[in-house]
Amino acid sequence: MLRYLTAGESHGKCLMGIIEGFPANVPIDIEMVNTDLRRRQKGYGRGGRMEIEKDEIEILSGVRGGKTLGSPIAFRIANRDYENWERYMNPLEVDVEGRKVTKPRPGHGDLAGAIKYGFHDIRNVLERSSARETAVRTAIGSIAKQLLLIFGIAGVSHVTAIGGVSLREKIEDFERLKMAEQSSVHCVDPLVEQKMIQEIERAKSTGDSLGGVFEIHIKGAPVGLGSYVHWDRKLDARLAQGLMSIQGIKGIEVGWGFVGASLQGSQVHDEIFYNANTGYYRESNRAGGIEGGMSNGENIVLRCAMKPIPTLYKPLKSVDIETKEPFVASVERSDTCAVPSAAIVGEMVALTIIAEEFLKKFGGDSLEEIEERWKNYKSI
Ligand SMILES: Cc1cc2nc3c(=O)[nH]c(=O)nc-3n(C[C@H](O)[C@H](O)[C@H](O)COP(=O)(O)O)c2cc1C
Ligand SMILES: C=C(O[C@@H]1CC(C(=O)O)=C[C@@H](OP(=O)(O)O)[C@H]1O)C(=O)O
Repeated sequence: MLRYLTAGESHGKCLMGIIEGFPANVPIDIEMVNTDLRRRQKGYGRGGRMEIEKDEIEILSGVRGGKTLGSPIAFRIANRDYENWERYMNPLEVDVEGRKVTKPRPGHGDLAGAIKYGFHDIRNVLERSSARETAVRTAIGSIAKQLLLIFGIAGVSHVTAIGGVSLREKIEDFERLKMAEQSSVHCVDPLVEQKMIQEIERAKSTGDSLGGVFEIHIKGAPVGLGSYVHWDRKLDARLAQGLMSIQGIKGIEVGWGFVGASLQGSQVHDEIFYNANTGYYRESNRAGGIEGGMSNGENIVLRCAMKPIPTLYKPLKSVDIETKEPFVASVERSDTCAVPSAAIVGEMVALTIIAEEFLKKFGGDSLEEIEERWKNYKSI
């Protein structure tokens, strides 16, 4: 079973990850991981922090000579900003009054987190509730992706809406979706991209923030990842949990999820056909590649809605937790819009879950064992 843990505070020394259950003999390309880390950092609408950080993975265990050993893969990603924060973030001794936060930001975990853990300094909450943690999940997804690519399973993401600007066209073509990589907002259409940039600029100039929508497409997943036999093994449920756990994500849709709800069955379900050479196939993919909690062999299509960033330069009303007096919320340095970055995180989180399910179905101790089981998997 593939599992992982992440650790690290946003302005602490570093972020860390441990992946356990990853098979042996899988070649790992560190440059590919660093490329995915850079993809996550980019995106129009990010704030000053991304100018400081240059995320790179340092593998500490579980990989030897470029191949996995089957032992836990431990790694770290340094926080360059730590040198500016050591005084406030040192694990042993800190300036407790400096950088203290007492005015919770509506929309962030500040108030609920402080009450839950009994903190009088919200910094103790925000350091870990911050989406800085998504750098680790991106690195884990990038390692998982390298296993999946060996079997022809690949993912892509693109942004379909930022604030009120959205891409009207539904794009299924995987190669075309990859064009999003060229865009500063991770959107395939250059005209929509321009409008999205203007929308971000407008929000920024008024001290406001924006959310949006992104899509993830995964091709090459075999029939039968996940299972219908138990609720916590359903692939759509597992993907929804993983994606919903990304900071700021508030809605998940599989295939035509919300659109389908207002249509009739005959307009939604994908008819089944058979070809003697290639087997079963569909002429449509409104199910988004998942039926009955299992992949059905079509592309997996997921859509995520991200709420606007909570930290506002034009802050909302809040209450000081020390004095209980009304105040406006604290202003931390912040992104205006992080939907393009969240799309990369979503892609990586989804690939991690696909890899977990792939290993449940085809897993073995080594790549060779998996290849054997993969080769022997037959359709009825
Ligand atoms: C890549 C990324 C960057 C983010 N950047 C910021 C930010 O700069 N400021 C902020 O207040 N929230 C930011 N967020 C969103 C918050 O982390 C998130 O809204 C918060 O943790 C509350 O969690 P929830 O929205 O899931 O309830 C970011 C989210 C992501 C995925
Ligand atoms: C550090 C990252 O994102 C951060 C996520 C975040 C938040 O509140 O979630 C707040 C900001 O942190 P800071 O106040 O240090 O600028 C973002 O920059 C990152 O994505 O690597």
